[in-house]
Amino acid sequence: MGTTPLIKLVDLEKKYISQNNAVTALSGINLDILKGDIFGIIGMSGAGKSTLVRCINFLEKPTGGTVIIGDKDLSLLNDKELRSVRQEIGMIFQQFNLLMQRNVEDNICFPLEISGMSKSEGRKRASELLELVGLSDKKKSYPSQLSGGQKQRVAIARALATNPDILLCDEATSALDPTTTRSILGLLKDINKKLGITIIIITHEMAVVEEICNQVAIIDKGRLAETGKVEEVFSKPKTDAAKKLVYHSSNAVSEMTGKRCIRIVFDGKSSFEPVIANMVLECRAQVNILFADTRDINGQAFGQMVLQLPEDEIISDKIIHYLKSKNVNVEELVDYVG
Ligand SMILES: Nc1ncnc2c1ncn2[C@@H]1O[C@H](COP(=O)(O)OP(=O)(O)OP(=O)(O)O)[C@@H](O)[C@H]1O
Repeated sequence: MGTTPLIKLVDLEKKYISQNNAVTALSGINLDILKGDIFGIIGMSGAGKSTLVRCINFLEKPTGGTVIIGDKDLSLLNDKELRSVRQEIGMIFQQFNLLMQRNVEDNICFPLEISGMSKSEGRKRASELLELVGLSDKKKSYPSQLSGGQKQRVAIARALATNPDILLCDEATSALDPTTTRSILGLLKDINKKLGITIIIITHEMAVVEEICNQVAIIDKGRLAETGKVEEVFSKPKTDAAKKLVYHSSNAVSEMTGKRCIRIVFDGKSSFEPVIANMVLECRAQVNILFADTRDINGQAFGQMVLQLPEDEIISDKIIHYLKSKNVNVEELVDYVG
């Protein structure tokens, strides 16, 4: 990863103005995306994600601020120059957007034909790309003969055909089942490594961000709520928007009752068992484990656990104090429930 941003969003603002009202879909968005990043942009429905994707490549003109890609300020470019910048940005979508009347090979060749490449060269490039996405045997198939995961692989091959520096993925796995999602995310990771392409993942699912991204930005009601390394946001979410997304991804919420609950997070260097066992002995208190799991974020193992504390405030405080004294990352979930 480099240190100078490849993409810079500067004070980005988008207002939709109609006859009698104005909706501010985005405002004050400042973000630096470095070359080689797999950058997740996450938010709940209506947060402004789709607007943001369209603004990144100026398919939608922002009403304030700008986007800088490399050394180009997109707000200063004419339509022709914008088209050429967009050639450097591949895109994939939730609905794949393949041409149904063309076979796989011709779908991939389509952007190459537009860019003026000869048919034979285009076919050669399509073969290389199909190998990269693991679909060499489907060259002559039509989209209707493919599964969702295979369609998305074709869409990825097509998006990469013109050798873009950036790949924008707009809810690219939202229509896929969990196993297929995982394999597509694996492919994107592979492409990022092999080709050095910077990838932006727009999603409403924290699990997608955890699986593949190194950086994340959380968009809430059109504003940037929080941004940072995925492992930091996962282990210490600061804002309500981040907390909601992180806790939601662990399905813990529905299992909680009205009592005091805490979430504790361990990194790979420590483990739950001795700390919890010693805490029970030391504080002479039982806790209820509502939820526990471990996950791999950027190659580092993280464990998280949601504990329901006893009714007795003094004992609860003692437990929290004990855990903190053992350098465990403890967070109360009081306001979050009900
Ligand atoms: N063309 C438009 N005209 C007016 N308002 C719009 C337009 N497009 C989006 N909005 C509004 O802007 C806000 C952000 O919408 P956007 O579609 O970007 O959110 P989102 O995070 O992508 O949501 P979802 O995940 O549900 O698609 C919403 O309040 C939406 O109603």
